[in-house]
Amino acid sequence: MEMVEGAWKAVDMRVTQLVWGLLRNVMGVELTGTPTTKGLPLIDSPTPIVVAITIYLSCVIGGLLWIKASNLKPRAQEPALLQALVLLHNLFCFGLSLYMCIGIIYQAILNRYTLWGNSYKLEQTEMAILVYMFYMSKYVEFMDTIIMVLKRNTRQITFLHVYHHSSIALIWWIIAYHAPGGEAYFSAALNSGVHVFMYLYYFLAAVLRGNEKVRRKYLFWGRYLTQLQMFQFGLNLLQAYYDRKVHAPYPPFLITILFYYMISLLVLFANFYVHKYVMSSPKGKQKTSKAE
Ligand SMILES: CC(C)(COP(=O)(O)OP(=O)(O)OC[C@H]1O[C@@H](n2cnc3c(N)ncnc32)[C@H](O)[C@@H]1OP(=O)(O)O)[C@@H](O)C(=O)NCCC(=O)NCCSC(=O)CC(=O)O
Repeated sequence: MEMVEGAWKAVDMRVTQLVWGLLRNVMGVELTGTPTTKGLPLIDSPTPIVVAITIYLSCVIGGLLWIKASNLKPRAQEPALLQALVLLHNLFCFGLSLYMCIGIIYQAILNRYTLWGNSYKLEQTEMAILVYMFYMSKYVEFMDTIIMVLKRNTRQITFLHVYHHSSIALIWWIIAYHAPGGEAYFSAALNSGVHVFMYLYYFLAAVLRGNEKVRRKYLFWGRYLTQLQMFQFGLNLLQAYYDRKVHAPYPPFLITILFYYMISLLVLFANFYVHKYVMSSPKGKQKTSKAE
């Protein structure tokens, strides 16, 4: 036990030095932490989230290698345990997202937030706890990719997906550690709202698996969901632009991260949208074959 504790302390020191150094040299910032979330599980140092992301990436790479080496294909009939896991995970994420979305909007109203340009205040403890909860939900969302691996759905394990899941977790640790409130409320509420629909979509996709005709009939709105996600990134980008222009009272480096991160997601999602809905549509396929 002492050995494990000693090893953890050594890793913690190294990782903290690395993250602190990166933030100082790349962004010119010193993270101070805030008493509101101090002492809560997995928040006081960057090590837990960095270790979690490392384990996550190892599982994804290991999973992909295993699928490729064993030449595994998605199964027509999946094991009952996997089906149950997928349904439970989506139901849980659906409920949690709904709770966080409503909770954050309620706290924003109580604290008289405006749409954009809000500062983080120490006394807004309930808002901070909800933002912390949003950060914790990123650990749960790693399960999305584990589900893709277990389902052998390599088509879903894209750069977009893995980049999103690993980077967003680190970003929300920084926010929950440094400024869990103010302008962060907007992304957290909006993204939780979008995730209510996303996890409902994934839940229905899992329930209706095996009957493609029915599934297509009830999941026709997948395309609109992707549009909603892109609209969300567009709104966040506008928010970052606005906050930079008016010098909003929120840590400027977090606004800069938001700005560039949203551009990257918009580009990746636009590429996903074109491939999934435009190029694979009958018209899109015709166009591509004519061009060939
Ligand atoms: C419609 C989308 C929500 C999802 O697009 P997909 O191409 O993944 O959709 P799909 O129709 O193939 O999904 C159906 C398959 O997903 C399986 N499935 C069920 N639950 C799942 C879960 N929790 N995570 C991953 N896959 C899951 C179903 O069983 C089914 O598998 P089978 O076919 O075998 O039966 C899209 O808009 C999107 O987000 N695409 C980007 C890809 C992505 O990774 N998105 C999520 C993270 S990004 C994100 O979250 C952005 C944000 O914050 O808004």
